[in-house]
Amino acid sequence: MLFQVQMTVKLPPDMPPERAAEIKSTEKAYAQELQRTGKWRHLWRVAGSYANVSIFDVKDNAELQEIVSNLPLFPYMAIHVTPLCRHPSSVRDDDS
Ligand SMILES: O=C(O)CC1=CCC(=O)O1
Repeated sequence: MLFQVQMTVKLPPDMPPERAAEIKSTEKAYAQELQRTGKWRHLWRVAGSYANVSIFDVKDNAELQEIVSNLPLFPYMAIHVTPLCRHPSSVRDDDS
């Protein structure tokens, strides 16, 4: 199942910079590992904001929930999930 997920990051202003750097580094490793497995298909920065738009390819809602809730930045993000399905006019073979 494909999902578009928009994540908007809002770190507390009083978070020590070293702690913020540590969380971001752990987040990066986790996100890159999931991209290598193919579960996190796309990761795009939303220009002009501390937010991303991502495409996940997972088994079901429960798997998406597990992945997203384990993101190190999860406590500091507003997350919006949109379920996707194949468009009948798409010419791509990998849109299912
Ligand atoms: O910077 C972000 O948009 C939050 C994030 C998600 C995966 C990652 O590496 O950073």
